[in-house]
Amino acid sequence: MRSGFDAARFRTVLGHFCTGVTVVTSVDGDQPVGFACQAFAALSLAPPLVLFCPAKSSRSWPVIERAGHFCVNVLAEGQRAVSTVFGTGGADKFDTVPWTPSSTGAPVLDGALTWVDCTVEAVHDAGDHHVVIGRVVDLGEHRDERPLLFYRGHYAATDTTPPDDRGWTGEVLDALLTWPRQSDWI
Ligand SMILES: Cc1cc2nc3c(=O)[nH]c(=O)nc-3n(C[C@H](O)[C@H](O)[C@H](O)COP(=O)(O)OP(=O)(O)OC[C@H]3O[C@@H](n4cnc5c(N)ncnc54)[C@H](O)[C@@H]3O)c2cc1C
Ligand SMILES: NC(=O)c1ccc[n+]([C@@H]2O[C@H](COP(=O)([O-])OP(=O)(O)OC[C@H]3O[C@@H](n4cnc5c(N)ncnc54)[C@H](O)[C@@H]3O)[C@@H](O)[C@H]2O)c1
Repeated sequence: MRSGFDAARFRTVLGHFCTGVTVVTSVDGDQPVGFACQAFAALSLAPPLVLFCPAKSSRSWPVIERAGHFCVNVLAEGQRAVSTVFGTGGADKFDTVPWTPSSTGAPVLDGALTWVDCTVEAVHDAGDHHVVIGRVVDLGEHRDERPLLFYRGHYAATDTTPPDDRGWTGEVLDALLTWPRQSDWI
């Protein structure tokens, strides 16, 4: 069936789904690779699985596939420049940000909010992307900072208004954001 919309409309509509931004990294010998990736999600708790979707044009992906492992770096609000560099074809990405190796050897970027270290569990074909399932083998500590967000093709910030100044809508929002609690029965 032919679709009644073009790529621009697809991007406009899907751009309304606000996400965080990650940089998925790996290493092949001495050569680190990585790319900015919004298509990332938690998938399963038992066993612990995540997924990310690299475009088939990605030059990092074949390296990650060969290495068989990767690290998902969750970017902090102050890391727009990191996202831009890792989201740009041909950039000298690792010249701009210090990193240390994870337990699998994949780069953990300085300043990341947290990170998820994985082995490649499965790869599925999906249009002009792959869906890559990762088995989580190690998890980073987390920093008490705000996340970098991507919304309608631009970087966005979370609300910086202190909870006390938000009135009843703030209270309702806080209740929703802290639900469920351990005492909830679901
Ligand atoms: C916020 C954000 C979210 C994103 N989310 C995703 C996502 O979920 N999935 C995804 O696949 N991508 C995503 N991207 C895009 C992705 O980060 C970029 O395409 C990135 O450059 C891919 O890196 P790479 O290392 O895989 O490939 P690169 O080596 O950066 O190559 C990417 C493309 O550029 C071309 N290229 C490389 N070097 C040159 C050169 N010197 N001259 C000309 N062309 C060159 C390559 O042939 C290839 O087509 C996102 C980007 C941003 C900013
Ligand atoms: N999943 C992806 O591959 C993906 C996601 C976001 C951005 N990007 C790329 O990063 C660059 C910067 O993006 P922008 O500022 O122009 O934002 P944009 O306006 O192109 O992105 C808006 C939304 O469209 C979707 N999208 C964009 N490109 C896509 C792709 N190739 N495959 C699947 N979904 C896609 C995403 O949901 C994104 O949030 C562009 O080259 C874009 O293609 C790729």
